[in-house]
Amino acid sequence: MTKIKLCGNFRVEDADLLNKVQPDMAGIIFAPNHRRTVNLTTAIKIRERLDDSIPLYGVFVNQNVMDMLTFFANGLIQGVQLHGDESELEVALLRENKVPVIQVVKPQQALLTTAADYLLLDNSAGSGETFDWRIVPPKSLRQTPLMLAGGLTIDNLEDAINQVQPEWVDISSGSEVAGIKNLEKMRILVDIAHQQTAKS
Ligand SMILES: O=C(O)c1ccccc1N[C@@H]1O[C@H](COP(=O)(O)O)[C@@H](O)[C@H]1O
Repeated sequence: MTKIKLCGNFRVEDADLLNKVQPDMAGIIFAPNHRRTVNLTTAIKIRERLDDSIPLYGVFVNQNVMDMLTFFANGLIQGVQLHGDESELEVALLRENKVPVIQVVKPQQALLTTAADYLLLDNSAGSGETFDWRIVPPKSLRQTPLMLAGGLTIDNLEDAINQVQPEWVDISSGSEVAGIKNLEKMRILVDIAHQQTAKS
């Protein structure tokens, strides 16, 4: 089984869809000026409506670590995704405060030494673009659990899992139709990930 994070939830009712399909993690975008950016009020409502069993991660791009710590301490988020050029110092500060961290790196950097809990490989930020999965180093060399992101869809997810053998996949655009979360696609994505044991 490969674990799955469904990201870019920006409507309060997206929490209802997530509860129906039960991904292993959900994400909301706190980075400003993106199509899926949520304000604090919406974020609170999504967390309130989301099943307690589904951890909600906040996606940040070069933002204030103190805000992340406050959101975490208040139970609004259960972890952070650092999607910019955040330093290892910031990762260490978050980890010292027990905040689970997903650090986003370029696809070639899957072997980076980090204090983060997960390394997420992505070439863009929620744009639905894939990259050449052949450049990802083999699982046997990797030390940190890997999350694969970038343009994953119901049509390529199985291939991606077999080729890259990630512990997790993370999907935003591929779970939408016309920019809105789609229950059917979300269900298929979760089913594919959970049925898929990467062939080694
Ligand atoms: O989804 C966004 O709008 C977003 C904005 C800013 C930073 C990251 C964002 N999303 C992350 O991008 C990847 C890939 O998404 P996609 O499936 O290709 O659309 C994923 O990690 C999202 O969490």
